[in-house]
Amino acid sequence: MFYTIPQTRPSTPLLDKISSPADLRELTAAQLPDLAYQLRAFLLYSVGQTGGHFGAGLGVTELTIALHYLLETPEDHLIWDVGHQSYPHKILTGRREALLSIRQKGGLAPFPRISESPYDDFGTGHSSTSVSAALGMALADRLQGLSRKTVAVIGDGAMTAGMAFEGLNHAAHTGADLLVILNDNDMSISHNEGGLATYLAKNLKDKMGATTAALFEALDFHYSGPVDGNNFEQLLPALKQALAGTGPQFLHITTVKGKGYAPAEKDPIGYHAITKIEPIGQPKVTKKQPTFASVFGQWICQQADQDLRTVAITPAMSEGSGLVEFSRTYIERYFDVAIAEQHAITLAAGMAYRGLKPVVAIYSTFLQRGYDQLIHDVAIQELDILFAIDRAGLVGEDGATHAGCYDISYLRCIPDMVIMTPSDEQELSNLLQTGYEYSGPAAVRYPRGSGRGNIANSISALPLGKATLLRQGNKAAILNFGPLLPQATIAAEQLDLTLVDMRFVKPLDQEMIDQLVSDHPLLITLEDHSVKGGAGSEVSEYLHTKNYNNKLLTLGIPDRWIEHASREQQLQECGLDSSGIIAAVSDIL
Ligand SMILES: Cc1ncc(C[n+]2csc(CCOP(=O)(O)OP(=O)(O)O)c2C)c(N)n1
Ligand SMILES: CC(=O)[C@@H](O)[C@H](O)COP(=O)(O)O
Ligand SMILES: [Mg+2]
Repeated sequence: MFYTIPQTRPSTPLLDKISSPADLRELTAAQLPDLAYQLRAFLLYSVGQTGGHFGAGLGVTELTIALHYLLETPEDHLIWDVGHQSYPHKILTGRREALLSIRQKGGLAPFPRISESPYDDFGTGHSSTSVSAALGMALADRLQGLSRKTVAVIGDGAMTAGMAFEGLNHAAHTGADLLVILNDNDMSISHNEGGLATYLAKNLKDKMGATTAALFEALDFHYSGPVDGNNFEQLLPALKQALAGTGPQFLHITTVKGKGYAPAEKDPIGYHAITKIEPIGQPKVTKKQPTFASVFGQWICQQADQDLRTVAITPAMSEGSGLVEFSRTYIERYFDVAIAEQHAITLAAGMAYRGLKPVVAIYSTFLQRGYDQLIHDVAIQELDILFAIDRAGLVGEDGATHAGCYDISYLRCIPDMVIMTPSDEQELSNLLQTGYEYSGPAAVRYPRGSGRGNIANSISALPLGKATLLRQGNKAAILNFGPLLPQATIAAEQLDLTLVDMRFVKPLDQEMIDQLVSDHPLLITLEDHSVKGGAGSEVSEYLHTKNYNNKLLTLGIPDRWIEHASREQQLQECGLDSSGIIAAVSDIL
């Protein structure tokens, strides 16, 4: 057991000999516990240096070793659901040294990635895709006459999503050779919610493996388990047997999230992911600024205080969305629906229909999962729901899978949808209030992290579709949509430009644009969103409809994948820092 995160590289002689799973297969089974110890030591050291996902990898250390020991990877297929637990897998598959670069610009990807290694069979990041992807691979192999093993490792949290059950349901029908391993650590990021989690936990407590088997056997899987997945003596024979079976196999293992590092075992929520450990002797970082998420958290608590109809819904992202305080204070009005974005949205629709005022707190990237529900169950039915869309725009180290770059594009085509882009924390509170008071579907999108730090003293709804002129300048006007206002301000001051905080993508402040076009030959739209179909496109369409001939420069995230890096580096790469904006505008001026 470790009690501290080593800040100097630990000695790992056995691990150092493993350059690929082929080396691992040279070891005797008796050497594997030693290897697991060294792997954990290195993992602790490495994540301490870089920050990143923490508890999940520690929990699957034995499983990762056992899988590569018994499978013939990379010929056999191994798919890690979500992929946040794949650090030990990266270490054992030739990326030990590179792990010290994970999540950094130019370094290893935060999750498995097909282009990074032949051992990464499927790119992940979003959850609950592993069973479907694995089944697809198993069926493709069968049709091509190939005999390869296919294994999907899925957590109990990821198993709560409908998509996982869609895959299980279909697998039974095909009879494909597929092994699904349920890594049951009784945790999602938060405590795992819902009937399935309770069922698994209860059956384990009562040692009723047979009851759990019934659930998966009903889906025509051959069930084995539960076995202790942190114990090689139980894990290796169970895994060997499951791999030898034909047709859909299901192995249920139990593990401890954060296994081997005492503080993480005790606080798996706090240790889901960590920031990098500052070297001893570094000055302590001064008081942290409130994040946009925490401002949302405060706003919704205030709202719930005043309005008994307020309910909050989160698909398993309570901590990240700033809902912890709400969940404790308004227990009855708080709904963590587990990883179930589609359900979260239609649940909100049902609640709104029956007179509640649901606020769905959801990351932009995960809202992609609930798009049909948004159109069919909310918008067409004209239901009154507020979407608090966090992690909108570039999110930094989690990279392209988690970037929230598309929500404006996919929301603005929905009739009557209000879309708001606060430029700072104060505006966030005011626009949340605006969306809450609007009768119909409304979305407020805001980024990861903190903004300018100006918190609202009092909160009031803003007039719908009204922008605000911040600076009168010459020749060109920046139409700012969202949190890049500080960068826009620097550019506007340096180049003497007009600056408008647009606040609303929809309804767009057409009157403001009508005024600007007369004395600004160049308009510049600025957004932390893809340039394809974003706020710039909304403005462009309006200019076109009115036959305005002004030049339009649309600044936003370019039409390519933006890799993991810090958010600042990503903004710079996209030309969305102040010097990038100044250069782009100067070019045209
Ligand atoms: C579609 C989707 N929704 C939400 C998330 C955020 N998320 C990442 S890991 C995680 C918890 C997963 O729990 P589990 O599968 O049990 O893995 P564990 O961390 O317990 O090992 C969540 C909610 C996600 N990655 N994808
Ligand atoms: C793997 C995953 O989807 C989450 O753990 C995600 O990395 C959380 O992101 P935030 O740190 O922005 O909450
Ligand atoms: Mg879990």
